[in-house]
Amino acid sequence: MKKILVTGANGQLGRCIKDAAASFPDLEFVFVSKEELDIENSDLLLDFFSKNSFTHCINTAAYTNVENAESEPEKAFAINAEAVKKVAVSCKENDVVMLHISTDYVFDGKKQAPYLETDATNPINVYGASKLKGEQYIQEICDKFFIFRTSWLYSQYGHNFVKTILKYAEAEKPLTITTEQTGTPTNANDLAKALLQVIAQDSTDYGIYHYSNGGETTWFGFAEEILQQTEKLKDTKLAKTNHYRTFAARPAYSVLNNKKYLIIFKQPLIDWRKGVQNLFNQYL
Ligand SMILES: NC(=O)C1=CN([C@@H]2O[C@H](COP(=O)(O)OP(=O)(O)OC[C@H]3O[C@@H](n4cnc5c(N)ncnc54)[C@H](OP(=O)(O)O)[C@@H]3O)[C@@H](O)[C@H]2O)C=CC1
Ligand SMILES: Cc1cn([C@H]2C[C@H](O)[C@@H](COP(=O)(O)OP(=O)(O)O[C@H]3O[C@@H](C)C(=O)[C@@H](O)[C@H]3O)O2)c(=O)[nH]c1=O
Repeated sequence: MKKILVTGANGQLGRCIKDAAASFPDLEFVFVSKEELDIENSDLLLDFFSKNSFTHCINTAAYTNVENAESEPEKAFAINAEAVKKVAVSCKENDVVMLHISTDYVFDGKKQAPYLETDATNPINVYGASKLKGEQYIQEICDKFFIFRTSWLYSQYGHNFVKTILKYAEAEKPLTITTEQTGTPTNANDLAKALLQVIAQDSTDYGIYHYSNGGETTWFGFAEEILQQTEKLKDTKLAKTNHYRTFAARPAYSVLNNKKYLIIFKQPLIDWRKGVQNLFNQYL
């Protein structure tokens, strides 16, 4: 029986994994929130791992506020790099397979074709740099790891772009959304199922993988699709901008090439528009 520890379980992806777990009755799960297991605390981590015999750990715990990371880099690095190192050490010492989530923001966005796992990284904001450092620690420490880089996650849970757009639209605020970045919105429920599928398949094809929904769009295109999904918000004023001011720089192009994932795991990928439609049909 595989026994899986899921950290950061009250976050967006953690909660999607909890929902997806119902479709994997052969897998046993232990879900821990930040309050139950703070991954910055190595004593707690080592104690927790030694008292349980996990086969896998999915680390969804992270610092994900891209804007605030610019003014509190210590906190971003403490969670996304140093704490990830502690989880990696616990996995290594207990022979646990580590599954970790990283981001399209490890790239600088200067490429004009979908990024491969082998492309050079060069983060342009603090969040991306902290996530890259976390990736590097895992590769140094663990032999048995999967790092899934994904992009533009949204779901029925937590803070995400879909929630932001709906909140503004419901408050009848006009929306001005940028066309400066191109990427791929990814339904976190799809990522959750993909991660559990990798475990269920008993895969030992360890390494870095790119995983997103299919296709590409801008944040403006994403907002348009979100509003099209709700009849009552169809009159929301939505305008384009090519200069939306933010604290953090974001990669102009961060589409991920998913071919490696498709070849190795042979699981279907759905188009990003279908991912948005599924969210509204199934959860909202
Ligand atoms: N959201 C996105 O668009 C994308 C996310 N990713 C990556 O996917 C993963 C999941 O993201 P997502 O679920 O959206 O993020 P969330 O911010 O929704 O969830 C992260 C969770 O981790 C918790 N956490 C923070 N610090 C600690 C800690 N020290 N110990 C334990 N738990 C902690 C947070 O708690 P609290 O909120 O109380 O601090 C939160 O519940 C992350 O690794 C993220 O970098 C990658 C690409 C896109
Ligand atoms: C709220 C708002 C944002 N924007 C812009 C700002 C930014 O360029 C873009 C997206 O803004 P957000 O802050 O919602 O998204 P952001 O926090 O950049 O999302 C990122 O989160 C991290 C965790 C990741 O790993 C990435 O893959 C990505 O999903 O939209 C507008 O143009 N208009 C608006 O009204």
